[in-house]
Amino acid sequence: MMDAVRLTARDVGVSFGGLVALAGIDLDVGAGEIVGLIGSNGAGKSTMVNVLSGFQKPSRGTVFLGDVSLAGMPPHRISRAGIVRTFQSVRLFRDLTVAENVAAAVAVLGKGAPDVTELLALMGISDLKEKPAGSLSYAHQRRLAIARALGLRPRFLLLDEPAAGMTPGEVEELDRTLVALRDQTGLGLLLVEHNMTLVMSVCERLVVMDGGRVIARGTPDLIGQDPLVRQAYLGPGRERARP
Ligand SMILES: Nc1ncnc2c1ncn2[C@@H]1O[C@H](COP(=O)(O)OP(=O)(O)OP(=O)(O)O)[C@@H](O)[C@H]1O
Repeated sequence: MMDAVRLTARDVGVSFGGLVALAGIDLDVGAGEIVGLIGSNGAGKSTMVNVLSGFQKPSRGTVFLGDVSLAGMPPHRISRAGIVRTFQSVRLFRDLTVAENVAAAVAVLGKGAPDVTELLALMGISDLKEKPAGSLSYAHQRRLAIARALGLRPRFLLLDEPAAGMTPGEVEELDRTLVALRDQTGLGLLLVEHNMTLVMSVCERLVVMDGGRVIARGTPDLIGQDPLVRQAYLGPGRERARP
């Protein structure tokens, strides 16, 4: 079982020239928790994931793992510390097999690394292990990307739009997989996602961003009823689409 270290961001700000992408964000993810980070295009979600994973240096504020500040740490040190992310665009070795892709990720840790077979089983892609990664369906490639990330034995996994391009059936399967993953490993998940069906069903807590700020926080039920969120993000079209 994992210890109960939290991933915490305090007052994180990022500016690109004159554009304020993040205007002082506080964010918490606990061990074993699934938190959704949602918001309209350009809200700052990916920038926040980039800061949490060390790919973007904040202009102010700090990220902590437990009480250790991650300020100034490069991405590879942050991933060794236990914060691992996936990308919107899937990055795989397309000519290597599924198993080889995961083995390459596992090799980074060496001693104490997780077992490739177990990771494939966890992500439900065991029967694809001999297939070249480039031949997989988009949904399976996304699962493989998560298996690779798990190869680094994260305490916190940041998933940037894992359901993008998936069919409703594939999203439902991903939903079950993510919950099982959390239950079996105790890791904390931060999910950046536009698919509201997945977000509403899998997340225990949501953080809603708009224009580089947090405009709401709470359970999916509360957030779904928040007038500010409906106006800024869910919109009339999406409201109609909600069950
Ligand atoms: N490297 C960069 N240089 C300049 N501006 C950037 C850079 N990265 C992001 N931005 C800008 O920062 C703002 C936040 O972008 P970000 O990608 O974090 O939003 P997002 O919420 O992830 O959007 P999406 O849902 O479309 O992925 C946008 O206005 C974007 O154009």
